[in-house]
Amino acid sequence: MKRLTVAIDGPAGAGKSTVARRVAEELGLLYVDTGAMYRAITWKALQSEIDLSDEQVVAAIAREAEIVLDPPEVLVDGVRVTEAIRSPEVTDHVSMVAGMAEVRRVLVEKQRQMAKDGGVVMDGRDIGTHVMPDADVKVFLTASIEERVRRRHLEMIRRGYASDPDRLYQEIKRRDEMDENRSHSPLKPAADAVMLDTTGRSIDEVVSMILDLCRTKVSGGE
Ligand SMILES: Nc1ncnc2c1ncn2[C@@H]1O[C@H](COP(=O)(O)OP(=O)(O)OP(=O)(O)O)[C@@H](O)[C@H]1O
Ligand SMILES: Nc1ccn([C@@H]2O[C@H](COP(=O)(O)O)[C@@H](O)[C@H]2O)c(=O)n1
Repeated sequence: MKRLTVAIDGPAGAGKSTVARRVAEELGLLYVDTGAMYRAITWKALQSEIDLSDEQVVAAIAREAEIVLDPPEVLVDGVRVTEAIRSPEVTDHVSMVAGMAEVRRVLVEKQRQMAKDGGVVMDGRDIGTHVMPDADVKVFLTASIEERVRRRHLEMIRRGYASDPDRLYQEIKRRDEMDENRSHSPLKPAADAVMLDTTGRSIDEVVSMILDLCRTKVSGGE
């Protein structure tokens, strides 16, 4: 029997990867961070010093790259890039790369391959709408932009980086706009997704709400 599939989408900084990883751990499922895959291709393209606006060249990089997700580690062609893919340089370019149709086609194919036997919690921007349209549980996580900036700012300080909330605000707003307005599988909730505003809710609370949705699904309820 195909095992549970859980799709978690939403805008930047809503808490997707934090809660998706926890839900996967609790349920003993595979966790797939699709944002890390777009970041990995962006990192490799930047390393290769190619013209990042050349879609054919970036697509060739996406086709050839071997991406390994071994949470929390991320490897590209055997190189550990876990922290490097979160750099401001990668963050500034990733949504442009993610807007390229052929890059998306290549990565969506890899993502569907990972999900083919079920037993997966996948987070991203187009999981419930496009990558796993038949997912058993679909959640669209949101939070106000002020809350998302505050969380990211605290995280940067915690990780020992300098952080400017105004710059974070502009970065998150720009990335959301690019993700919402691209022509291929833009960021939007699936029609059958459960909308979950996490503003003012703790991580534990959000994880527990998603686990409830999963358990209800497994026990045959709506
Ligand atoms: N409910 C919550 N309450 C407080 N902080 C949270 C909550 N959920 C997540 N966080 C914190 O917010 C920050 C952003 O979370 P996370 O990286 O999971 O978001 P994301 O949606 O995956 O972002 P991105 O799409 O940009 O990768 C992290 O520091 C995380 O610990
Ligand atoms: N399914 C996805 C996942 C991500 N993206 C793009 O990648 C960027 C980085 O994602 P993070 O979750 O790591 O912040 C994101 O801003 C999107 O541009 C995507 O398009 N589809």
